Amino acid sequence: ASVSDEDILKDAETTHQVVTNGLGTKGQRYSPLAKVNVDTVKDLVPVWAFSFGGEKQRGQQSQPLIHDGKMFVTASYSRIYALDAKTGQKLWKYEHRLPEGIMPCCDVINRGAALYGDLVIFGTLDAQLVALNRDTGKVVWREKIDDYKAGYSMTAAPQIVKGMVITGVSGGEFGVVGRVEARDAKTGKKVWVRPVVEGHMGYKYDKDGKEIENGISGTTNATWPGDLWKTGGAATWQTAYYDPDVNLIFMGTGNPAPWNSWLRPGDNLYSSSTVAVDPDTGKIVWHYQNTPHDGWDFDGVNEFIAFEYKDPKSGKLVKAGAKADRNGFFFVNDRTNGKLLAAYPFLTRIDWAKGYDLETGRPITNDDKRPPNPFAEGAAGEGGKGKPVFAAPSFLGGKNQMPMGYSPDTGLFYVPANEWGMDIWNEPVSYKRGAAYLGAGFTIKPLYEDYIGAMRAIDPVSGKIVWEVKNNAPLWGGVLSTAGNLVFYGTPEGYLKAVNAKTGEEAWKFQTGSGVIAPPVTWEADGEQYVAVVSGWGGAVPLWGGDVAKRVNFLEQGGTVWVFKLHKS
Ligand SMILES: O=C(O)c1cc(C(=O)O)c2c(n1)C(=O)C(=O)c1cc(C(=O)O)[nH]c1-2
Ligand SMILES: [Ca+2]
Repeated sequence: ASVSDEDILKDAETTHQVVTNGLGTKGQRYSPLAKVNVDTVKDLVPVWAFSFGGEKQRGQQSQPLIHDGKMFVTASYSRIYALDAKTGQKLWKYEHRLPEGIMPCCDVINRGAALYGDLVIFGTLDAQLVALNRDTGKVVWREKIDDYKAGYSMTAAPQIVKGMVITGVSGGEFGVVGRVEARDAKTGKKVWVRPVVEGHMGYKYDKDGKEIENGISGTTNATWPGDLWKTGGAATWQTAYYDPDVNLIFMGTGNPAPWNSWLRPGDNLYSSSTVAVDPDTGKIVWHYQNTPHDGWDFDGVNEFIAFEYKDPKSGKLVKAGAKADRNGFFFVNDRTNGKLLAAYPFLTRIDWAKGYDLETGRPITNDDKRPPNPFAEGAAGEGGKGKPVFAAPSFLGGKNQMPMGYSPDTGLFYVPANEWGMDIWNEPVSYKRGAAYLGAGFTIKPLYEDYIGAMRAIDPVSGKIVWEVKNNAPLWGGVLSTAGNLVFYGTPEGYLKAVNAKTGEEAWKFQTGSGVIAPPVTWEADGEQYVAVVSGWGGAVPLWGGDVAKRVNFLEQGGTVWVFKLHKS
């Protein structure tokens, strides 16, 4: 059994397998399955559970893939397992040998694999891409993406587009240079590389991996002062999504480096942006910068998800895309050209900007909420430290790595949001290879007593929040929506929940034994619908959450795949 281009392009409609990250390359995370629905979900019970074992129980963010009776699921510390999807029996595992000096910023996580032909492909924390035989788990090819000693790592799931494996890199907190990279999925050889920091040239490669043309424009480095573009960040640390209709790859780009924005006056393109890349050439067709001159680590890597809606005024169908940005705004762009159509707040409090000017596409900023300039006369305290400012959302964002879901039935997006703020200040920093490159300090603070997380259903046409379900701890897991009028999502408190997609009313929940910070999936086998999610608390919150981390320090670590189906009575 082998995964074809057709399998990948049809993944959103196909119910017997899940062969892409996002349940379809557009990443809507919607399944047409409806056997498990608002009425039957009360009978959903566990079928099997599988422990990743060992002492390596850290944050588990993997989206499982299902193909030909097998589940492929990655785990913390760059591990991957093949399991029998019916019974949970282990078929093989691959543990990548990691060197001592890896530098992931935010826990030793991995968000999943890609399938192509008879290969299972995933990225590792030492910035390699590994392709294994799906039946044996043996390495077929392995490519170094970049140097882990310079701060490069990989946490995202790759996406397959036109026979190429599309990846990015992590390392924005170390001054790496973000890029979108396309490799021949069968061989691992480079096809093209498109850096996403202005000034860097892109390259194409011939069949032997030789650079044949450097015509993928570097543009200028006009939006960066001096040499800062050389270590400009904009890490592409999340999965790319692909819409065959417009033939574009959508990739989010992370924070500009360093965090201290006073060192880099200018927009700092293409950081904290969505870039739309032509898969055939590697060229950036359009870009939209969600946070120009980001000074809060707003890291616009959040997924840009294609969808259609009828324009209420003209009645015309709009080819749009939506992104719930870490900066607190829910963006709707024309996905053919990037034009900003709307930017709605999805949080109760956003300090850094009042909103967006739809004419220019730019934010209307509150400049007193940018961490004050430590280099201004008399501004700096001890060690050159600037004055702190309180700003919401916190740098961990209105939404972080956890992917939202969309339902074409309800026309709503389901966004795992978080409400919190931070004290943030700037200080001097200079680039040192392989060292943290922030020039900022911070303490995250809760805003409300009773909740940080809130699952919010957002109407992308009106911007209205149709319903919400508050959650005490910050939500950190992705979403699955189904034709059964259900939205599934996990909580750090350990629950996998199913709520009514129209109302948010709770329909079912199950305690998995550790925090859920991964997205669920569903598929069908022998006429029965299965639901799976990985459980295992970790990620950035316990590491960087400040007062919030203290609030949730009762949560236990873990590492288990849970699989459910309806109990037959
Ligand atoms: O700039 C980057 O390269 C980068 C990478 C990652 C990552 O690879 O997980 C995170 C972040 N930034 C980041 O800012 C962040 O808040 C974050 C949270 C998480 C997580 O898995 O919980 N990863 C990352
Ligand atoms: Ca970052």
